[in-house]
This record gives sequence, C-alpha cells and structure tokens, in this order.
Amino acid sequence: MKKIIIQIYEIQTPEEAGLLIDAGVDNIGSVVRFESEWKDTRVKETVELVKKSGRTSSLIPLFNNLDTLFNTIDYYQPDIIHFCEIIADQTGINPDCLKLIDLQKKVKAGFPEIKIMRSIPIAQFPKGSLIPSLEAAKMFEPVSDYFLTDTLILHKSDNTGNYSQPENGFVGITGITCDWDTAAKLVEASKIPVILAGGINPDNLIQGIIKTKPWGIDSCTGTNKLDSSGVPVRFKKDMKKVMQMVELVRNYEKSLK
Ligand SMILES: O=C(O)c1ccccc1NCC(=O)[C@H](O)[C@H](O)COP(=O)(O)O
Repeated sequence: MKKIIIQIYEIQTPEEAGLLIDAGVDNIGSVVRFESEWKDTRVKETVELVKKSGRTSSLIPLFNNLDTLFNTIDYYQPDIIHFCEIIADQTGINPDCLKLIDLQKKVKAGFPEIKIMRSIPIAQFPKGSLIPSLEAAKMFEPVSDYFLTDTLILHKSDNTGNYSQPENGFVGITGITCDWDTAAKLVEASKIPVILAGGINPDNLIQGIIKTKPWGIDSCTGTNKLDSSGVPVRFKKDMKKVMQMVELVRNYEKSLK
C-alpha cells in the first residue's frame, strides 16, 4: 500500500505535538519566527517529543543569516530543515537564488544527517504559468531532499514583484490552493519527493491528491482553529480537522490497494 505522508504546521508546543502524534500525523512542523529569538525552549521540547515518538520533525526558520541558522539547527536538531524564501515570482527567478543554493550546500555539509525541504512558489489557479516554478525547482533539486508546493499570491494590479504575502519575503500560510496543474507538473518532473501544500483542508485534500499525485500533503491554515469571526488563528490547531484529514488520507490509501 502506498503511504501518503501527512505534514501539519505550525506546532509550537509539546502538548499540541502529542495530540498530533496520537492522531497519526507523520511530519510535525514548527516555526522559528524571529532571528533575535531563535532559542525557544518550548519549540525545542516540541521537536524532541516528535523525534522521540518516531515521527518526523520539520523546522522552518524565518531568517537565513548563516551563523544564526547554524546555531538554530544545532540547537533544535530537527529531522528536516525547511526553507521558504520566495525563490521565484511573476518577475522571474529571484537573483538571490544562487546565495540560497550555496546556503543549502553549507547546511548539507555542516549537518549531513538533516534533510532539507524547499518550498516551491506556485501561483494560485489559474496563474501557475506566470511564475517559473519548475525552473526554480530544477535549480534547487540537487541541494534539496524534498519539495513542498506553496501558494504565492499574485495580485492583478501589481506588476512589480512586491506582492504582499502573509510573511514578507516568504511563501506560505495563505490558506489558498496553488495551481494544481503546475503542482502536478512539478510532481511529474521532480526527482525528489514533493509535498502538496497551499490551502489544503479536509474538503479538498483528496481532490488535490488525485489531481497531483504527491508524495505527501501539508496543511497549516486549513487545519487551524477559527476565531469568532471565522478567521483562522495561527498556532492553534483544530484537532477535529486534523483527525478528519488523517482519516480521509488513510481511507484513500486503503482504496488504492
Ligand atoms: O508557519 C509559518 O509561519 C510560515 C511562514 C512562512 C512560510 C511558511 C510557513 N509555514 C509553514 C508551511 O510551509 C505551511 O504549512 C504552508 O504554508 C501551508 O499553507 P496553508 O495550508 O495555505 O497555510
């Protein structure tokens, strides 16, 4: 039976990680948001618990200064370090890509046992062809162990490349699906496993899996709790939605037998 990896972000406490482990989530992702506060004992406990349970811990640093990054990886020792800079947008490939590739090479040399995940920006449907997502992925393939598709929001009126994303300079946590035609092409072309992310929730994940045939699926916004106005709350999971997702994926796997 083909297993589909289920990855859930943003898990910042061992208590929440414990619930996800019990629910059967495979990869549990945490975020280090600020370079000045890179040492977070609660996140460290979270990573340690995930690793002890035999699940996979994934860590996003929202900074890429080499010294702080090395200190961060050394401190948390996650199974996967996950990079989310915007490596391509409507204006083309980000000129910083060569620096980011070099950074990934240095991380690989410094921490050979830690896997590297790289987010590939894909525009929302039907704008996938407006971003050179596949070309960007080709550049990063030799220095990455996994890709994760993620949605880069393109606004109609803005032709400058300065699109506003939820975290400036990074791709992700939009709650919007990416163009699955482009995601399917990436899965087809990639030599490394691809996780489908961007706006995944219990209502669309099976459709997404059927359409793109990914190695795994990822959710953040679509499995978050909602506030009283129906807006997703960051860093708070809705365990009902997480459990629903796990059940849907595991049943789908069985149907493939
Ligand atoms: O979680 C963050 O703080 C974060 C910030 C910037 C880029 C990515 C980030 N999170 C993790 C992921 O990679 C998400 O799981 C991914 O963006 C999923 O998107 P969505 O389900 O639409 O929130």
